[in-house]
Amino acid sequence: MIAPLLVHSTTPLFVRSTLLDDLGLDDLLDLLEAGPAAGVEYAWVRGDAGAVAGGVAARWTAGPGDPISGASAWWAGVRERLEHTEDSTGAAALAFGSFCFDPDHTSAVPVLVLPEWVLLRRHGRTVLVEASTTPFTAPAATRVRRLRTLRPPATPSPAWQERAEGLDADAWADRVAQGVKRILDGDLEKVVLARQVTATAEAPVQLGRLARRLHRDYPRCWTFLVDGLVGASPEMLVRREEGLVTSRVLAGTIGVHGATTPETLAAALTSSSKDLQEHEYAVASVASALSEYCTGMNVPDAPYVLELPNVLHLATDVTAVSRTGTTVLELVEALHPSAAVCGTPTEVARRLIAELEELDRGRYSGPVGWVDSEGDGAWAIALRCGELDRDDPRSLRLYAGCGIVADSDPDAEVAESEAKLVPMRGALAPGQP
Ligand SMILES: C=C(O[C@H]1C=CC=C(C(=O)O)[C@@H]1O)C(=O)O
Repeated sequence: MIAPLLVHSTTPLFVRSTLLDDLGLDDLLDLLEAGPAAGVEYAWVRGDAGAVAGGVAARWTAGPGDPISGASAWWAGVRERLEHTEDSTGAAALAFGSFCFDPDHTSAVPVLVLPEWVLLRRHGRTVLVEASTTPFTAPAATRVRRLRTLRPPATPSPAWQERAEGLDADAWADRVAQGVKRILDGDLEKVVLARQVTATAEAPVQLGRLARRLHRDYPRCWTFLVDGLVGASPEMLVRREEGLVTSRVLAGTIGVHGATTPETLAAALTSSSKDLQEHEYAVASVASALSEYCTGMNVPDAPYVLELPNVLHLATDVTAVSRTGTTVLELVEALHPSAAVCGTPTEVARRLIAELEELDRGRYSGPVGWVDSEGDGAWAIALRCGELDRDDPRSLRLYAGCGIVADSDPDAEVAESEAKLVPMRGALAPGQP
């Protein structure tokens, strides 16, 4: 058989970056809320920094489940084609993406896109970064004026209903019990099992509004919107910033409920051997994957407690220095799937997930984030999220998963998965923001 010839485009991609003095975070959030219906299809926001973007200057053409390595190679080719205009501020070009959890068990298509425009807010400054296959003819101000005309949806968020997809909560609890049995049998040490529910609204889901609400309610999480995938993740798979690498590993959870104080919940979490064990597996998987690509790694001895409005997590922030030339996409490829979303050992857990979950996770629990032309970027794990049904814009698939170890109790895991669904259910609330 003759190997297919890979033809990489060598035509230039023009990049222009412009400093905008009069656009602040609220303007970006207004655009975020305008959402895909207004052409704002990509976003990444946390606290008072972030980016919103739209249009397509270049797109990785991927098939269902294509691996991250393909995206990495495509981006390397794109980087060579970038030509910054002379009047540019020098800001790097940015691509947004999201990858599948398990390339072998999905019909979902991963994404990596260099948008036509990105509004980037960082360190109190806003920059417009534009990319185009043809030289710019109109001034940046023309685009800014057009963006300023975009408005959030005028109609209230529609009412919606939920149904379990595949396994209902009881059937899923039974799968958790089967997972525990396999662990006790000695097949593996940890497996993360997820369940899915489908939210169907009376009118198309307003993804931008969901994203804005998620950012309002979960400002410490990374709110993302990439090609119909929207969520607010508390877990940073990997960030690379001028060679410094950080990863926030989460595993071990307690739901916030009733009148129990955060202090009491935190004490229960930090003394739970089941949660500590679950956490250790996740940290070990990240540390071992990073060690090949980094030096000077720092892994704290004990986790801290990350407090969110719906749950408390055991958290460990790993830091390291990336070897010269390693891009964030290569780190993402090395780290995914960590034991926070798959299990230990990875391959055994991945097979068990496919067997027990009866679910196509799609891009849920895969990496989601951005990479720039310097190879820097930030990629969260797509958790606490929903994916729009491409055939029905009124339907959103919501997911929640739980780490299972030998001591896990199926009913407690169902309760934990319910707590993890709270952010998306809250964001879907009908009515005005
Ligand atoms: C798989 C999910 O969460 C992971 C991340 C943090 C804590 C987890 C846990 O305690 O089970 C999970 O490993 C999810 O939210 O769907």
